[in-house]
Amino acid sequence: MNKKIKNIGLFTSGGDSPGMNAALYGIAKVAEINGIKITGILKGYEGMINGDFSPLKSSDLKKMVHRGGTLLKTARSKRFLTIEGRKLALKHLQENNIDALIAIGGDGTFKGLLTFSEICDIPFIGIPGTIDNDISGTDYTLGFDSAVNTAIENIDKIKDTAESHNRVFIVEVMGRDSGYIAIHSGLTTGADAILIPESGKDFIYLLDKVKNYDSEDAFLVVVSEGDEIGAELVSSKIKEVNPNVDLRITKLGHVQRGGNPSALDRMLGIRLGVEAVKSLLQSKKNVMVGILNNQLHLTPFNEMVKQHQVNKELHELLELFGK
Ligand SMILES: Nc1ncnc2c1ncn2[C@@H]1O[C@H](COP(=O)(O)OP(=O)(O)O)[C@@H](O)[C@H]1O
Ligand SMILES: O=P(O)(O)OC[C@H]1O[C@](O)(COP(=O)(O)O)[C@@H](O)[C@@H]1O
Repeated sequence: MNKKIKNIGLFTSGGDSPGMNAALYGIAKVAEINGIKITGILKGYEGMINGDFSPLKSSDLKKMVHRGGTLLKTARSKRFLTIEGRKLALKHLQENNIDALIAIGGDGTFKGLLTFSEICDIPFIGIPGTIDNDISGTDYTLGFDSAVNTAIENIDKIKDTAESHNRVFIVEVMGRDSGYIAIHSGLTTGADAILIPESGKDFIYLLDKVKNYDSEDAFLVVVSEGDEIGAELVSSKIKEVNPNVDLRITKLGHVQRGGNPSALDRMLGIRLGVEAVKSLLQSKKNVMVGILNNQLHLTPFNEMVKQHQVNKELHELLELFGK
């Protein structure tokens, strides 16, 4: 075991996701047991650039394990995209004697670490935290399960009113370029159509179905947000083929990012957090800790990619239930 690590810097970056605090707790707990100091860096790369560092204790994080959001706050940082920003971040890491970094974020955050590794040679470990579930090297990202549960809870309520009025309802869920939330929440609420950014066929199925829709029942469409689809576009296409429909749109928006993490996300956070510290103690660097087939798994940052495809089985389900 490598005992040289004395002070791990921790930060959360990109969109927050339920389960981030549980991961921070897991990290702090196992670090303390191994006599390693933990330093929190506020607001992701922005805090690193601003020198916003403060010590963390597992006793503080224990109180946050059930809470959504992130105790460390998070941000997207334009300055970190510049070499000047990254040099400033490096200076502050050195001044604070940080000898390893654990980042919780999405693929953008890990790309940032990869770029940072050109000038900073301390070990980095990543934990996948995004509600979008669009990172390879892990079956689930932190926050996805909670976000889907929030979406389902709300869609169930929309169904009650949709069915009472025999209305067409379009519910837009998050995932700029990822359909995982839409597929999971759409299938499990019995949606009549599910539209995701990764597929083109689902539009054809929707229009085929809706052109014969006779307002004798509710018609539920779950669609991912995004430039190429989104609720407005779907609404105008439906009206083109069936102009008389009584249609309403609900955008679930940021409500999907908040709330207490599900049991699954809390456990995932703790497991990934503990494994991140263990990986550092085993001299691992520049890897993301994930879960594949319920086993902990490490993926090098340079092999980790944003997933632009949902897996084959989900695609088949989408086709089956889209018809
Ligand atoms: N190629 C890159 N080089 C340096 N920093 C990057 C790069 N890509 C992303 N980042 C940093 O990572 C931050 C988080 O990325 P973002 O895509 O917003 O969220 P996420 O990590 O959730 O995907 C960005 O705001 C930026 O500061
Ligand atoms: O909070 P913002 O900046 O409006 O971002 C919204 C986006 O963040 C997400 O919730 C999560 O994105 P990341 O976790 O990849 O940053 C997307 O689903 C959504 O499109």
